[in-house]
Amino acid sequence: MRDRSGMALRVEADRLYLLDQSRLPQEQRWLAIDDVDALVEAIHALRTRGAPMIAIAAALLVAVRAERGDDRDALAEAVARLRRARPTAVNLMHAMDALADALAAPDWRAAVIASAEALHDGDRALCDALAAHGAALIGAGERILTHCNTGGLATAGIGTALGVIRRAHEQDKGVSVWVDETRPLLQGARLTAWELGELGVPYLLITDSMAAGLMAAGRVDRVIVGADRIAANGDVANKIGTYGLAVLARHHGVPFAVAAPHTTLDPACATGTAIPIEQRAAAEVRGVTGAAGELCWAPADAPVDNPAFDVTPAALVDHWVLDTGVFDAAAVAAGALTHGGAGLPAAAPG
Ligand SMILES: CSC[C@H]1O[C@H](OP(=O)(O)O)[C@H](O)[C@@H]1O
Repeated sequence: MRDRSGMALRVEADRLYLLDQSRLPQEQRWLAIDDVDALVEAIHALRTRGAPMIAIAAALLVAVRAERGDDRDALAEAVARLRRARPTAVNLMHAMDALADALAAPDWRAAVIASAEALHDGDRALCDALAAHGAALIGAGERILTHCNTGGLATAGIGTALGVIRRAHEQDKGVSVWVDETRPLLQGARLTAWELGELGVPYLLITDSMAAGLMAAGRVDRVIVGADRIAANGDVANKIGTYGLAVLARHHGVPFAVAAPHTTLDPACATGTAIPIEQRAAAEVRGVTGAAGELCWAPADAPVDNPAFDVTPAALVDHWVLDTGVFDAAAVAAGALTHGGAGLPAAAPG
């Protein structure tokens, strides 16, 4: 298997390495991931995260195990376990289904490796394509608000929503970014702020609660977010807090876009009500584990509700920015995100 590298993932001499995103930005620690247990733990703990990234990491681990001689039954078990590692981002299920198909081939070992490599290489291309489509939407000097992290840490390429912003910046459109900190795990404050700083994109870090006042003051020109799963009717599951942004954006007349590769589309989900929402540990809400140790500020036994995602109805989305083009509400209502629709290539899984 060819060596490969990216911002948060490497394969060297048939060994998978992942950048531990739970330690960023204070510490850049690479983890050698040699088996399914290690990757499932890394996905659960969001050491590796982002809808495309967890799919690609899972696929490349199975390919590494195939390269190391695991038999077909062991690989099939690995695919099944990894498919269940997180319930909301559909990219993971699509990737594992593709590898399960490869395992059914006569030359299954080579087919698994080729399928995983194609997923990794393909995601880079999907990011570039959707960034080009999305950047065309962006006007000069726009102040763009984004949520969570959707850049090179969350994908194999330049990212989804953050890829659009990066491309607009590279086109000298003079954009600036409001970065939602994104409670409870602070993917925005820790990861998006770090990525934009590295790229030299002007940004201001804000608390999630500040978005409303900024839109009321007319200081937000557009909202662009990522997605973990997009239903056939255009409903979008994304990081918790996204739905609130969509309501605010619609109330204040701010265009709201979702950026995602077509591998995030799930035509098997008719609407967002069918999308499983991951529930996460109470401790994440009660306090933040910082580099200096536990900083818990809530009562240790405070009852908590901690859904990792919410669903934004299609009625609140103005643009779906995909690698296959930009689609508005009329196109989505006409079936653009379903099998055979303009947004979903015929060969795409799901
Ligand atoms: C391009 S990443 C899409 C999506 O994944 C993130 O979730 P998590 O950090 O829990 O993996 C977030 O919802 C992003 O918008």
